Amino acid sequence: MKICVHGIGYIGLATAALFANNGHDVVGYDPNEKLVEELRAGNPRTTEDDLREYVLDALDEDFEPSNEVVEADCHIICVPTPYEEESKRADLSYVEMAGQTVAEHLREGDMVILESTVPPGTTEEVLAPILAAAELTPGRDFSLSHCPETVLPGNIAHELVHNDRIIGGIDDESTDKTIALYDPLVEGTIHRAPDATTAEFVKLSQNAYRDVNIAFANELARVAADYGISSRDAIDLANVHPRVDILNPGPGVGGHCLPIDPWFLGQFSDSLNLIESARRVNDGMIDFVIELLEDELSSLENADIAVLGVAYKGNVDDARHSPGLRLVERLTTMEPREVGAAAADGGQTRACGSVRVHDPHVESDESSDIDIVDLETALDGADAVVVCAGHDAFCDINPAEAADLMDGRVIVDSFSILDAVTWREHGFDYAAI
Ligand SMILES: NC(=O)C1=CN([C@@H]2O[C@H](COP(=O)(O)OP(=O)(O)OC[C@H]3O[C@@H](n4cnc5c(N)ncnc54)[C@H](O)[C@@H]3O)[C@@H](O)[C@H]2O)C=CC1
Ligand SMILES: CC(=O)N[C@@H]1[C@@H](OP(=O)(O)OP(=O)(O)OC[C@H]2O[C@@H](n3ccc(=O)[nH]c3=O)[C@H](O)[C@@H]2O)O[C@H](C(=O)O)[C@@H](O)[C@@H]1O
Repeated sequence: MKICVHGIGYIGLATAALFANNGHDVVGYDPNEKLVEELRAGNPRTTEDDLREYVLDALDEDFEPSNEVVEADCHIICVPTPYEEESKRADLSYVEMAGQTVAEHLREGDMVILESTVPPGTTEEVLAPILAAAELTPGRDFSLSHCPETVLPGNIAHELVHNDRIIGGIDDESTDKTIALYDPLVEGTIHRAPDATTAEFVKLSQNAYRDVNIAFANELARVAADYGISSRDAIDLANVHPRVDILNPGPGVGGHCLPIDPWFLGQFSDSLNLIESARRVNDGMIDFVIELLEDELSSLENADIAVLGVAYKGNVDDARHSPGLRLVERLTTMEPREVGAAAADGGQTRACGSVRVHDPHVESDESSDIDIVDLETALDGADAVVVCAGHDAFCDINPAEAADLMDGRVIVDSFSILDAVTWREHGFDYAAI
């Protein structure tokens, strides 16, 4: 089948490769000329080795990256769906633009599949009317379905094939055709949703579920600190119960999915309550990190802080909406507290001296003000270190070498990944979440 994938970023690239590696003739359309050029030169933008191999195999088959859209039997839309920070609403402009492009190339009998994560109702109420501009009737003249993507970044090549999938079309025939397309490609089970809106709702519910469960662990971490006990020890022991499985606390939830998708559920509903509170709990964990720092340093004023890790989670290079970036922003923009408030809590102010950032996976880029430096530069003269991403590489940092470089001896390990005993043996005040 001739397939045109619209948007060959992280998800679209893997999806295009999935179809090309299974005998389909695939054009990957993306308006980003540099991205297409790099792919054509055999240089996929990924740090995941198995995804790289998978894409290179596809390029040897029938996968053609392109800046031009083509007519195809099937159009799969994998464009971004960011959210507007202020309103917490989905920015559907990319989906709308992709819909307009598809409409210009749509023929009777074609299939259209939306993979992007969207608020419930988007396929039927936003995309279908745009496609109808082709003077074809959705359902009768072409099929239209939502097939949400659930791969875990870092493990995409495996999960792309092995995860179960939920597919919901705007009518039964659309669902049938979409299931028939994916079924031979995936090892996971394909589940039929009653309609496209349910499929959209299910995808968002899965991410909101994880966000709420992480918030529960994070709240426990703060409560445990009030009792002077380790939340990790308590959670490990709680999890011995056969029906308890608490997740890991940390500095908050990052990435461009978990902090965003719960809000999409509330786009056309006023009933978010627990889900909204969970968002606040998770975002508030950076305040807890700062409290831990303040407890260890007598004052943050003029303190030089090294932040290790601005990726949104361990061993990935993606820094979008990361706790590390939130921490850097807070530390660099905090104003000294009002004189009265400072006096009330012992005279401390919260302005800090300097913040230096190191992340072995993330590169400095022009779009952010953050300069990523090497480890030695970050630690040199620092009063305190905060580990804010669970990268394996941080476990190899030698505490003796860190102590030689630093002025102070404070470390806040927000993922509890370091060996506390060894760091304490080297004179560090070690605090963890
Ligand atoms: N990255 C992830 O882990 C997951 C992402 N998703 C969802 O998949 C969708 C895509 O996400 P990513 O691949 O991560 O985004 P991305 O930003 O990596 O890639 C999106 C691509 O779409 C291209 N694009 C923008 N406008 C376009 C248009 N009008 N036509 C064609 N291409 C266009 C961009 O140039 C970019 O290359 C989003 O809705 C996201 O929420 C779902 C599951 C996992
Ligand atoms: C329900 C679910 O597991 N969704 C996945 C999620 O991918 P993502 O990489 O965002 O998830 P993640 O590994 O839970 O990480 C998200 C954030 O949560 C934090 N995190 C995670 C687990 C935990 O116990 N504690 C914790 O603090 C991570 O450090 C990170 O900041 O969102 C993806 C998406 O929708 O883009 C989705 O495809 C993935 O399957």
